[in-house]
Amino acid sequence: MSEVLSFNDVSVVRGRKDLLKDVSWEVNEGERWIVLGPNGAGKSTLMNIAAARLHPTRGTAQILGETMGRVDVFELRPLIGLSSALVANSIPGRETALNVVLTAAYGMTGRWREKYEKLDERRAFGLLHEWGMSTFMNQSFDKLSEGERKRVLIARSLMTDPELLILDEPAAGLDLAGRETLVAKLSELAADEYAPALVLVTHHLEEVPAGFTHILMMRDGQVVAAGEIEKTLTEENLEATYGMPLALRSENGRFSAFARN
Ligand SMILES: Nc1ncnc2c1ncn2[C@@H]1O[C@H](COP(=O)(O)OP(=O)(O)OP(=O)(O)O)[C@@H](O)[C@H]1O
Repeated sequence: MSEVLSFNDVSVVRGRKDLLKDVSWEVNEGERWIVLGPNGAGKSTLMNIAAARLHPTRGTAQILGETMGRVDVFELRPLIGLSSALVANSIPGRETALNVVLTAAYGMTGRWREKYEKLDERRAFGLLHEWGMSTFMNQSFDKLSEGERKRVLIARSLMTDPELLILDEPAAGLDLAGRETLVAKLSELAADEYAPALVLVTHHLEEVPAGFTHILMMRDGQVVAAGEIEKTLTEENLEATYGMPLALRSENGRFSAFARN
C-alpha cells in the first residue's frame, strides 16, 4: 500500500507559539481518516501542510511521495482536493455552481477567459449530478444554501481526480437534515474503492461518516492518539483530547459523545 502522507516530527512555529509540535502521522492509500480536536488544536494548520499550502518550520512532510521544500507545490496541488472555509471564501459569489466545479480544472476559483474542453464541462456536470446538485448548475454560488454550497465544494475538490481529498469541517453550519444528507454521501464516498485517500476534519463525533477507518486526535498542536478508529476512539482518548470526561456511544458505525457526570 503506498504512502499518501508521511509526516515526521512536523512543527509549525509562529512567534513564540508552537501551532504544531512534533506531529508524526502516516496516511496510506485507501484509508479514510478523521482528524478530531477542539478549537485551536492545530487541525487546519496540519491540513494546510497536507494540502501543500504551508511548509513546516521543522520536521519533514512527504506528500504523495514528494518532500515539501524539495518539490514544486504547483505540480503537487492538483493531486490534492481541498474543501475548506478558506476555499469557499475565495470563490466569487456570482460564479455559477457549474463554474465553481469547472474552474478547479485550472486551479482557479473564478472563471476568466480560459477555454474549457467539453470533456471538462461534462466531468464538472457529472460531479454536480453525483452530489445531487445538477439542477443548481446555473445558480450563483452566493444564492445556494450552506448545505448546497458544501456539496458544490466537494464536487469541485474532486474535479482534478485527486489522490488525496481533504475536507476541513464539511458539515460546519449545516442543519440536522443537511448534515445527515452530507454524512450519508460521505459514507458512500468512503465505501467507493476508487475514491482517493480521505481526510475529514471535524470537532463533532456526530459528523463522522460510517466507514471511516482511522482517526487522528489532537490537542494543543500535538497528537493525542492516532490509529484505527475502533481501537483509538475511546473515552480515555476523548478525555485527553477535550480535557473533560466524556461518555462515548456508537451505533451502526456512527458516534456521539456526552459529558460524563
Ligand atoms: N499565522 C498565525 N500566527 C499565530 N497563530 C496562529 C496563526 N494561525 C493560527 N494560529 C493559532 O494556531 C492555533 C491553531 O489554529 P488552527 O486553525 O490550526 O486550529 P484548528 O484546530 O483548526 O481550530 P478550529 O477548530 O477552531 O478551526 C490557534 O490557537 C490559532 O489561533
